[in-house]
Amino acid sequence: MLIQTKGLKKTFTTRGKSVEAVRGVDLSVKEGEIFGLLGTNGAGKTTTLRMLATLIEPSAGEATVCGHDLLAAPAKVRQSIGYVGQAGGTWGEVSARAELVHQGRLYGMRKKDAAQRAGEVLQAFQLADFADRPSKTYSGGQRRRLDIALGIMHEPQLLFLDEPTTGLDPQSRAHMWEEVRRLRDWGTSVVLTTHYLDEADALCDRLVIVDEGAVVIEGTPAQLKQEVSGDLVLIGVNGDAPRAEELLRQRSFVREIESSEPDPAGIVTLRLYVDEGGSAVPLLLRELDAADISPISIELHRPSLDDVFLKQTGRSLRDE
Ligand SMILES: Nc1ncnc2c1ncn2[C@@H]1O[C@H](COP(=O)(O)OP(=O)(O)OP(=O)(O)O)[C@@H](O)[C@H]1O
Repeated sequence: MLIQTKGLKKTFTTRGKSVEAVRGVDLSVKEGEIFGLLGTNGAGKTTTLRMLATLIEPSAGEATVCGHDLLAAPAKVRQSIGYVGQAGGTWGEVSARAELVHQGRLYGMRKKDAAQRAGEVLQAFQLADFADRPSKTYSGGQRRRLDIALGIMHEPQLLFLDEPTTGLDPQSRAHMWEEVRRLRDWGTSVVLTTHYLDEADALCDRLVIVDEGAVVIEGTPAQLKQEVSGDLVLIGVNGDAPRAEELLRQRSFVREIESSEPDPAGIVTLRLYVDEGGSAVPLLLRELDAADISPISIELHRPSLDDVFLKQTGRSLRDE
């Protein structure tokens, strides 16, 4: 395991008031994966990330990061990781190349090596064309790519990204997802936070949903969605609805079946909750065909991560 935490906690005390930002988080992150912490604002994602990146000390609990004990050997952890905070850093007079070389030097690289690595990183993140312009002239997406380039200058084994695409337009977000996938392909593991459902779904190999300082569920996006209720199949039938319902109810892979009132054209929609829609649809069609029932329509719906979030926390992430 690249990261293993047990009972990680953080309580902030300001002016006599204390906030339990993280209430005991257990995480296991594997080497080579993109791992996500999904949650609303204030859920404790950033605090968790900052603890794992040695930026703040946990109030309780233990963790190993890249094979090093977080509390006993924070300097070793720091050498193995990169950390990119939330957007909003300074956009200065300094060029991307100069920032990268400076970063490399901070990590103990020799001037020549830092310059060479900066050149490679600028190419990789498509920053080379304007590498010598002051970074204040960059677009939001370009600045964010530079932030990540800075985070990987010293070739860390693991990169922490706090909300990598917040504030970016859809095209820059898609672009950023590509960059993050490429990091994984190069062998850098990535742990990121997000409050975007689509980002967690599209980008993460595995994720946890964090709510009120605790992990509520963990798994691959597909597993989490499976957890909700399996898939939903909608079948429109005309006239034969009671018979179709009776017939399909008996199939073992149908967890639940409900039927709508007939619409003005007399079509009844049967809602079937099944374990796995892809394999259920052909079986359902065969079953109906054998009983001489011809459906008018058939649709397959997959639950979204928002359905998972709703089930686990009682709130919708879309409402936030
Ligand atoms: N330095 C601090 N002092 C006091 N309270 C803090 C501090 N940092 C965070 N908190 C509180 O801890 C809780 C969790 O914050 P955290 O930033 O970890 O959440 P988050 O899930 O990352 O949300 P966001 O996406 O808004 O950063 C919040 O209630 C926040 O106000």
